[in-house]
Amino acid sequence: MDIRVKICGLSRPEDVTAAARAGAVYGGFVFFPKSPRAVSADVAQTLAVDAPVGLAKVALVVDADDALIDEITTKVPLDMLQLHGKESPERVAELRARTGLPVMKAIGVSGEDDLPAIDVYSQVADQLLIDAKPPKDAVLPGGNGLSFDWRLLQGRKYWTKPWMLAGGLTPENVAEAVRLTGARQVDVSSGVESAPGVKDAAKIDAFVAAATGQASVTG
Ligand SMILES: O=C(O)c1ccccc1NCC(=O)[C@H](O)[C@H](O)COP(=O)(O)O
Repeated sequence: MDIRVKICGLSRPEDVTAAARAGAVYGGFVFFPKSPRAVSADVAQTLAVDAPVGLAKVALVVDADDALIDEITTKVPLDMLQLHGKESPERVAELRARTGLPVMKAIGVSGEDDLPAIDVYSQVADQLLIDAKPPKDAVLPGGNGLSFDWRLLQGRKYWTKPWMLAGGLTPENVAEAVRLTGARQVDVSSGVESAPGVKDAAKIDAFVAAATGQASVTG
């Protein structure tokens, strides 16, 4: 099966190179100041301009106001906007119209009760990111290395919009996560780091190889 991988939280040129070289389809830039992976619009601009052709560039924002959205979309060549806060369906539609970009809405899941939101946001978003719900006291709404019970998604492969599985994925568990959920796209951040915010090229390579079932580019 053709599995598409997103590596989130790229903050250095070597991270972008490692993601593209390993065969990732998407690279994410985090615009959330409290994140160890946060980048400014100026840094993201350089990373995105220099990114290899073929790596789709995704801006991750959390309840961003219009001023931040305008700054990012003016400076950074982007292929998609990822909304990782409490954005309403109306705000998703508004940002889609304002930016002209496809929008992916993150949905936090910890139990059955969280699943109806997937149908709601399917009406307005271009893609969905089904992620682990963060703990109540978490500083970050994502990128916490936590997974949820993947069995919740079993038999639920046919939402009307493309979706990605995220949350606590690693080179060791991603193949099982794909098998259980039927995900065709996966997203990872802390599972391919050697320390918070520091991407590890060997782990990126191992993750993409494990997710796609293809040989690792570094052997
Ligand atoms: O990664 C961050 O620092 C971050 C900060 C604020 C909102 C979302 C964030 N990350 C979201 C992602 O797209 C992650 O890839 C996703 O939550 C999975 O993270 P992980 O469990 O660390 O693989």
